[in-house]
Amino acid sequence: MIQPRELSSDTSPSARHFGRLLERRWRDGFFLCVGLDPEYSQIPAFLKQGTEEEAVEESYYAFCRAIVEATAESVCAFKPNLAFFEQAGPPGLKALKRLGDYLRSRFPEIPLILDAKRGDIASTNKGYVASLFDYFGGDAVTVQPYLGGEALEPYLERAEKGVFVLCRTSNPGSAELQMLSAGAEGTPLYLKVAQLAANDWNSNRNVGLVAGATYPAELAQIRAVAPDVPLLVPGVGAQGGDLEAVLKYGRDSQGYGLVINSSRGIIYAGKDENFAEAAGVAARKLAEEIKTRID
Ligand SMILES: O=C(O)c1cc(=O)[nH]c(=O)n1[C@@H]1O[C@H](COP(=O)(O)O)[C@@H](O)[C@H]1O
Repeated sequence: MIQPRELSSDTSPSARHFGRLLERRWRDGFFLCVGLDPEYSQIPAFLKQGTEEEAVEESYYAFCRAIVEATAESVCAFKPNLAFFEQAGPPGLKALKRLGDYLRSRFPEIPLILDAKRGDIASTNKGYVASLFDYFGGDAVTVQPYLGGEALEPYLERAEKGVFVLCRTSNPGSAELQMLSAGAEGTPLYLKVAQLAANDWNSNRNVGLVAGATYPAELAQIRAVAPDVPLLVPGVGAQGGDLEAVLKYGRDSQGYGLVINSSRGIIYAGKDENFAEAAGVAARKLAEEIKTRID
């Protein structure tokens, strides 16, 4: 478990602490993370005004902002995936920056996880850190572990930020590398990653792991070797993951520890003028389902 500390009333970016924000949301009973993965073709037409460039920036921003407003009461975190913003070029990135600024000022109690799945040599990772934490204002990021803990140091040394390391991902082909034997005892690679990340890489107590809801048996194994790190669990909803098993096997030693993501299942719950209202209903329903099973 990320160590609880006194919450500060100062909400400036430098005063924010991912672990404390998340802990507070868990204690208030929130475990759902809404993934903000906007596709231009799926954004309702009435949000697309002006020239194409204006329409992209404004509609991305207005769409995500409306989803945030409709679902904030149900979530422990929001998780924009950068791919969806990057694919739109500068207007998409401007929208992401505005969204982060808006979230921090309007909902300062809710942490922002930037799903970027970054990872490079350490000197290059410094650039990603400057971008994701300092420019876009993320409270946490997703990173891949292939270059090792030394390379991840620029993220890890930011004790106030969360670093979610990909461990057992939700996609169908994830076993190809993640299930390879990584040691004399036949420990699979994903468990080796879990052990390293939760211990050797976690001197600032700011590491989390990504474990897909589509592989609940492995999620249970991860929890066994990493009893107290936050698990970011995508794969419920559109990917058909097993929510019940996630809640049964994924909680930490205090009964918290889960950041359960749903993106498409929430943001595209409705169409046209009613999209935000429908997203709010879908988020409330899923959050309630989680809460009922956790209590
Ligand atoms: O890191 C992630 O969030 C992630 C890891 C993983 O193993 N699987 C996975 O689906 N994700 C992300 O979680 C989101 C899932 O979206 P939905 O399937 O629409 O709920 C997408 O943004 C994915 O990129």
